[in-house]
Amino acid sequence: MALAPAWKKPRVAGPVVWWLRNDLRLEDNPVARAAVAEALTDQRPLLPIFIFDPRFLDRSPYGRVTDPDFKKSISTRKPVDFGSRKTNALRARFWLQCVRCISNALSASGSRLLVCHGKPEEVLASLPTGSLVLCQSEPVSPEQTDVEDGVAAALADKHGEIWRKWGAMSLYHRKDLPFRVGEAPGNYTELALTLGWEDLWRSPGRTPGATPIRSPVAAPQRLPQAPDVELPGIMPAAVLADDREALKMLGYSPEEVEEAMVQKLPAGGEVAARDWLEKWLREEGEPKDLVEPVLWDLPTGGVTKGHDALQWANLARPDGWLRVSHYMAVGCISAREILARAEESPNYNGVAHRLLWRELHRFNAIRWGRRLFWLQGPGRVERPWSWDTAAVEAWKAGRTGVPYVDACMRELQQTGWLAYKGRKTVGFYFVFILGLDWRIGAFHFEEVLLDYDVAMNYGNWVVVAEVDKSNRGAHGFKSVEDLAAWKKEEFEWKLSAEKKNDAAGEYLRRWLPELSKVDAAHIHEPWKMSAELASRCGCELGRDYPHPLGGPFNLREENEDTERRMHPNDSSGALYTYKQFVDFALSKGYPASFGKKCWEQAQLSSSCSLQEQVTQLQGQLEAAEQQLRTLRGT
Ligand SMILES: Cc1cc2nc3c(=O)[nH]c(=O)nc-3n(C[C@H](O)[C@H](O)[C@H](O)COP(=O)(O)OP(=O)(O)OC[C@H]3O[C@@H](n4cnc5c(N)ncnc54)[C@H](O)[C@@H]3O)c2cc1C
Repeated sequence: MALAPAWKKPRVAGPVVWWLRNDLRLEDNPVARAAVAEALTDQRPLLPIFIFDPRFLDRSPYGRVTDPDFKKSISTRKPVDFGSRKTNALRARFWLQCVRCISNALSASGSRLLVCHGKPEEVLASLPTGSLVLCQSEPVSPEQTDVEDGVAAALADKHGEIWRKWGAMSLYHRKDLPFRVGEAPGNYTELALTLGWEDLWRSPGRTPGATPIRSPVAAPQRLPQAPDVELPGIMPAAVLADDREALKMLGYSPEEVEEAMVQKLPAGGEVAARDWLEKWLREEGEPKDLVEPVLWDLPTGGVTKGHDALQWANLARPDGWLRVSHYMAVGCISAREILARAEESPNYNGVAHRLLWRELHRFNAIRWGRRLFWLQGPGRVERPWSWDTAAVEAWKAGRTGVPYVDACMRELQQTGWLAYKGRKTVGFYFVFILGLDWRIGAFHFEEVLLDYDVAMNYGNWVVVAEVDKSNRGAHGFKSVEDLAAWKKEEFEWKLSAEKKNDAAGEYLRRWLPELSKVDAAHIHEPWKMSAELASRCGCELGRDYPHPLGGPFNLREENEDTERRMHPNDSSGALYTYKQFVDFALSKGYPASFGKKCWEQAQLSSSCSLQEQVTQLQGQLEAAEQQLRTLRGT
């Protein structure tokens, strides 16, 4: 261990404390390195601490949503009952596993992790006088920065200090950015261009002056010994080693614990995260033949040779792609390590593309602050909303009567995971077809998602709910019913895309046993079954499976993919499919029904010009015949 010169006295007396949060790793952890360096330089002991904060586990009214005095709110903001837990027992179990892994890694490096249960500002207030706490700041989450403020105040009372570090939760370091961190471009393409990506929709090329992405930093090799410190809420080693006991101590009921214990969980920890990434890089080394991409609600990236160059097809895959989000959420692996490792991979473009979406959501969350959690969203969109608790419960339980939605919600409930397209579709249904307050949907996701991350979850929800920007489509509605009628066709379009994707209904059968005997022709639309057929396959609506809430829905079957028409707003003469008409309307912020109207108009205008052509041809024919008669002299 390098010793500081004898004449250099430590500035303060207490230990250096590395307060671990969602950075549960040693590799590429600038906070860990800074804490170790500080301790070594000033010859102070280093104490690594992790704290389970009850406010982030239970149904507490704490934080952004209630803001009880509405000090930071707009006047029309509506309070909402926090019916969900902030973290369900399954995710708490995953956190426990990851905490145990970093604890073992610290022990192997000569240190020791102290794990506590309590409010950080109370736990850390009991540190010795003059302690220096280093932590990764979480600027995307106002409730986490509130906690940091609380800790700073508690430490100041005892001549202590907190150093909030940027860390490596983001791809970019704030000091390298060409803009102030709260003023980042709010649009993906603009952000990518500003950071020097030439055209991230299509290629991973970067301009010579592109904003640098720092290389991952190595783990500190040897850590100073941890001092013995008595703090409130210490979790005894024996409790921490046992999931059941630890969950109980964290406040989960015996039922919640037992439910979480039988659910499958990916292996936690830094090593598992890195192994997973390496396996993925090996297996995805060669681009495979991908399924035909479904671009119905995704930005178009251009489809080449049967598969999408940007791997959008994977976004539409029911099993996800990298499947690393849960590791990133707890910080078992950093985004920049993933990017650096993928550099040689044929999928580099896809990885960079997605990680930049993550970056965009992080910047947005910082820019929006508490506005991200308003019912009206950062776009301050005023709309009618519903708080129908029966509909909320049906949605959560996967009992809406819409098979695709129900399958997704049950997968989410049972595994803590759902593919991107599933998250988007169930969110769309929740917000537009059921008209429900989007925050209740987001709270539920917050409770059950294994990869829950405040910026990614709320950021995606405000986009799905169309409250992220003031100029999004859903304005001027007097009732949720009007809104649902307006959006119904768009929803039917999404369900139709799913039907095409999974014609046999395999995904639905996997999660909805009550539909297992329904034939492929009806599994996506059981409401179309005759009473006799429904009874034969043991799936009577209203008895075995619910009638569709907000439905029935009419899924498209026609040959929209092959028939092409000229778009009334395009004078180039190019021909487009029905789907392209709808996609175009949606991309311009219009509803799908506008695309349909244009499609019908296009048919009218082409039939009209056909009529004109026929008349013209008849005239020409008559003129030619007249000429012929003249020539023959008759
Ligand atoms: C309503 C809704 C809520 C969501 N909540 C979360 C959440 O709490 N935590 C979370 O990590 N992701 C969230 N996402 C984004 C996305 O669904 C997941 O990141 C993705 O499904 C994770 O699977 P993967 O690792 O296989 O993703 P891949 O497709 O392999 O992408 C790789 C990584 O890129 C990032 N990424 C990809 N798509 C997005 C996106 N749309 N927004 C932000 N980052 C993205 C993620 O970090 C992801 O792990 C949400 C999406 C929606 C529509």
